[in-house]
Amino acid sequence: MTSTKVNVDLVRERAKCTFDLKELIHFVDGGEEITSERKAFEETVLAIKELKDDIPEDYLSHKERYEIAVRKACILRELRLRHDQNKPLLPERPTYVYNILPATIKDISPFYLHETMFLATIWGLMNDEQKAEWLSKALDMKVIGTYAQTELGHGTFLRGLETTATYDPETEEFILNTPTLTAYKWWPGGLGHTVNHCIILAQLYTQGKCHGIQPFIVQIRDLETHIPLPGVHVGEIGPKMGFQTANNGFLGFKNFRIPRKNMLMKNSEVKKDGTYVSSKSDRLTYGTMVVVRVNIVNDAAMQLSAAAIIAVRYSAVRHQSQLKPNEPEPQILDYVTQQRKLFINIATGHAIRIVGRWLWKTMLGVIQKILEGNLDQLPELHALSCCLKAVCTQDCTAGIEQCRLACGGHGYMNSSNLPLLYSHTTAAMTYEGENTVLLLQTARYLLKTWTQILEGDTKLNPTVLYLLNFAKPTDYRWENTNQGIIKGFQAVAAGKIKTAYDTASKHVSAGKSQEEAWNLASIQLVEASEAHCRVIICEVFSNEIQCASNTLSPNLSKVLQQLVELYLVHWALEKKGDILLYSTISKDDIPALRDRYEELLALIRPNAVGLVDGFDFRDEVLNSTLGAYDGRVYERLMEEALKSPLNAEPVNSSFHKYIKPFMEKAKL
Ligand SMILES: CCCCCCCCCCCCCCCCCC(=O)SCCNC(=O)CCNC(=O)[C@H](O)C(C)(C)COP(=O)(O)OP(=O)(O)OC[C@H]1O[C@@H](n2cnc3c(N)ncnc32)[C@H](O)[C@@H]1OP(=O)(O)O
Ligand SMILES: Cc1cc2nc3c(=O)[nH]c(=O)nc-3n(C[C@H](O)[C@H](O)[C@H](O)COP(=O)(O)OP(=O)(O)OC[C@H]3O[C@@H](n4cnc5c(N)ncnc54)[C@H](O)[C@@H]3O)c2cc1C
Repeated sequence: MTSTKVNVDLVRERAKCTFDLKELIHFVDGGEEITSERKAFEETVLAIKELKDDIPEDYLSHKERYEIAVRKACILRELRLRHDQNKPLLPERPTYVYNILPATIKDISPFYLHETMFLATIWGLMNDEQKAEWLSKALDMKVIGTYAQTELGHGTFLRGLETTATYDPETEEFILNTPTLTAYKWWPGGLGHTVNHCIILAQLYTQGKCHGIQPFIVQIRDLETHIPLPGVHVGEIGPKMGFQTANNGFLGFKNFRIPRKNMLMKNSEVKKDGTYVSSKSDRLTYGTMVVVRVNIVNDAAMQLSAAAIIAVRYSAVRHQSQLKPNEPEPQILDYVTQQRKLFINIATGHAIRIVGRWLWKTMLGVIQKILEGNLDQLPELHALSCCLKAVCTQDCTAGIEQCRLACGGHGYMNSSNLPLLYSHTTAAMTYEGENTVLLLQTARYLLKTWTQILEGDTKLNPTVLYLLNFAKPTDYRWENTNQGIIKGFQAVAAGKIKTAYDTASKHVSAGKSQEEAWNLASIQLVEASEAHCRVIICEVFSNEIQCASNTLSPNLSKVLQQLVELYLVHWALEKKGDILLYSTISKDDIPALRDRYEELLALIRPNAVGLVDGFDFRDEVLNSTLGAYDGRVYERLMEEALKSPLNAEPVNSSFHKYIKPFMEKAKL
């Protein structure tokens, strides 16, 4: 970061910043100590020369990319083992160690599923005896695993999974089978050629009865030779939109036997004689997914923040067109339409990170209660994690695309890193529960809550308590303030929940079954769920910044408050139709909102570069020609272009082979 080499526009922008950058960085990390720890970890990782590349991945084959990713994943895993020694598996806050992946593996680690879902399932769904056998082996990579749930025919509808595990009391074994093509496991990360074990979700059959899906730990490859075991058909599913190095795989079984003790028995059990003992709640089998959904909210925030840094720095460096005749071309960051595209994504990066940490903390509290045998808060956590995973990945994906568009043609270059970031967040809209399906899960909870309210029950869970205020006519008045806007969103959510409830009830009254009525009302249900989620994001973001302001300096606090207000006003304008329909706002209030929005853009403009610097992503992590700290955009674009293998020779052989003969033929 030598200032002499930094682009002059960026130097000027940084000089304008009104707050202390270090203070913002510590705030983003969650404290000065965490910043130092993170930076030390980054230094250690980035000093390893075996993690650096000469050739950009884009020019490598699928196989080469995978092999390099595995080599790097081994180095990173070893580092992580040292770094995380004595740290709990579920730390107090989401870990920053994955943020280094874009600087090293670039795409997804083939060990990602091992480090997340495999370990989390062992931790969460094995009984103590099983944990003693498996957890340290998995942590030390003596066994490497993945989470194999999805099948070719079913990802969403878990009750429809077809893989079977049939208990044989004679040998005290389960026999695994893949009865149809659609029963093949399909998608699990690392499954193709990396892992030797899997958590398999299969329909449990014992004593002639099916007991629904249960998790099993299954060895699929020999630990010495890595050859698939007899009865196992495993491979990789091929190239995708992104995730090229994730090694997603397929897997089928033919009469494959595993010992009884390989069923994960923390919740349900199969006794030696085949007797099935059911769990307190069959939903506990889905526990790993809840943890991972919560984590995805945090990943999405990081990815959007990266995109915002790239697009804002580029917009400070890029000059185009004319604002005033006979004046130099302005920075594109000075166009108000550009500010509209970018500043909301800075605000959203903060909002989602903050909500993600709040959700993480909430989840740890619920897990603690579950460990004590109290499942009361699980439905609320499930409803929250579903809608937040869906809305946050949706907003971040849209935000990254907006950042890409804000970079014009250069945003379309892979070297900008925006396409890769997009490919990751858009995948997150599908994996770990397809977003529409998850929104419908939350809607199910909201409709139950609404029924409770109609029945006069006022004992609601904290995140839906606001609905009570809107169940009867109220005297609330719209106000163009943060709290007023949040109340407006609450009115929208309550109004949409009521409308969806009434629609479903109307269909039932007309003779439809509950299920048909649900499907007929499902567009409204999804919208109600999104509106409820917006209330949660707005409330948590606003409250947490308000609380933090007590300890932050006035300058930083002021800028963060501006971001909160921008977020609220942006969404009020985006959803003005809904607000006009469901709250007490009048159309005469809208121009004031619009004026305030434009004022906020102008207020944030001088701090735009400072704000994205505050996310504190190293150049290696951003991995972008457009977003580097020094703003040498054009030099980097040219340097990267020159790495194309096509530029290694002045004339490509295809000219002599095809073009020249073709031209000659055309002459005749
Ligand atoms: C620069 C930045 C750098 C950042 C670096 C970042 C690096 C990023 C790396 C990314 C790597 C990504 C790895 C990818 C991992 C993907 C792994 C997967 O997809 S794995 C595969 C993931 N696959 C999926 O996610 C599958 C999605 N499907 C499902 O989860 C379920 O089948 C279902 C929920 C849709 C329905 O299930 P069904 O059995 O039909 O249930 P019903 O509907 O009939 O509801 C019955 C009752 O149960 C209740 N309940 C339900 N669930 C839960 C729960 N979890 N808990 C509690 N309760 C739950 C429900 O509320 C209801 O309650 P009530 O009303 O009766 O009281
Ligand atoms: C990059 C990536 C990594 C993955 N990694 C893993 C992994 O490691 N392990 C693993 O087990 N799986 C993994 N998956 C699979 C993933 O979890 C599933 O793809 C996901 O759960 C969606 O299921 P599906 O593909 O069956 O979609 P579908 O359910 O077939 O969805 C298709 C459409 O149908 C709609 N739909 C389906 N059901 C309903 C309904 N009830 N109501 C309304 N609409 C509905 C959906 O909204 C969607 O529009 C991964 C997927 C991806 C893309």
